[in-house]
Amino acid sequence: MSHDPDHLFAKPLPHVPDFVFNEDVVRVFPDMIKRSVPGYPTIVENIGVLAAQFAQPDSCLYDLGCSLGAVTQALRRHVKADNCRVIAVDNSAAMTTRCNEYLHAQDSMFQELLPVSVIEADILTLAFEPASLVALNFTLQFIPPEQRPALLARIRQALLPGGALILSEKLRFEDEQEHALLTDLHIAFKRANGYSELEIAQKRSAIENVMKPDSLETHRQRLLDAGFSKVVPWFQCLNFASLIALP
Ligand SMILES: Nc1ncnc2c1ncn2[C@@H]1O[C@H](C[S@+](CC[C@H]([NH3+])C(=O)[O-])CC(=O)[O-])[C@@H](O)[C@H]1O
Ligand SMILES: O=C(O)C(=O)Cc1ccccc1
Repeated sequence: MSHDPDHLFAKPLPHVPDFVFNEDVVRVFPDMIKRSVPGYPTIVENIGVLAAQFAQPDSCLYDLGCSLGAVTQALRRHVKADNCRVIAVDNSAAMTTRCNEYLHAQDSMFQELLPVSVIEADILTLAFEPASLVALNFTLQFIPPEQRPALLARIRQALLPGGALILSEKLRFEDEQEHALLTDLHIAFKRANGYSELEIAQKRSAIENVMKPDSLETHRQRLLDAGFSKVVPWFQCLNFASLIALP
């Protein structure tokens, strides 16, 4: 289980292909996400803390777009409710394979962890069981925008009273000046974490066709339209935020 430093975009590429969650990305993913997403470690750990407040006995906790299972591990560290299980889902086989290895390592280090199933599946077609907590930690932004409302409505349908959806996303800003400032500050964050101008530029063109951030206003209205009753932002660092949506 090696995790390497992220140099995926360090050399000039004649053509920058669209970003995909393949084996090359899996190898560097922990380093990449920590150096690219301001607040990521804080968000992941605190999803565990928040989840402990919403988790209901005898229910499922979903980690949708689980990648290597960072959120699943946080859920297993914090949630104490009886008879809960975690369902971690990702449609990248490279991710789920490595995610299982990390979770087995967690199993061997701690006792009485919540049981977890890692499923290789598309969250757009997965049937959800009754859930008290659903985490979409930087996953919705990779779902085609026209599919987002139906996915959120299905999550809302699966949520039990007293449960919650935790939605973390990169944000776009409707005010042009605010958007430009926070984008520049995010680039400064990446530079401070050792990425070169070339790495930053090539990564930007790799993700621009596959990752489509929305504004906070769009998120809020779409969640309300999907049947959520309340949307509460609990974290923002630069242009990355996390929201609690209540059923
Ligand atoms: N339709 C889909 N079905 C299932 N998985 C999908 C789909 N589309 C994309 N994914 C998966 O969603 C994940 C998004 S990364 C999440 C980080 C993680 N949550 C973390 O807290 O470390 C975010 C990022 O890299 O910025 C990838 O693993 C995709 O394969
Ligand atoms: O790198 C970026 O600019 C991002 O917005 C976040 C990101 C992190 C990891 C994979 C894809 C996108």
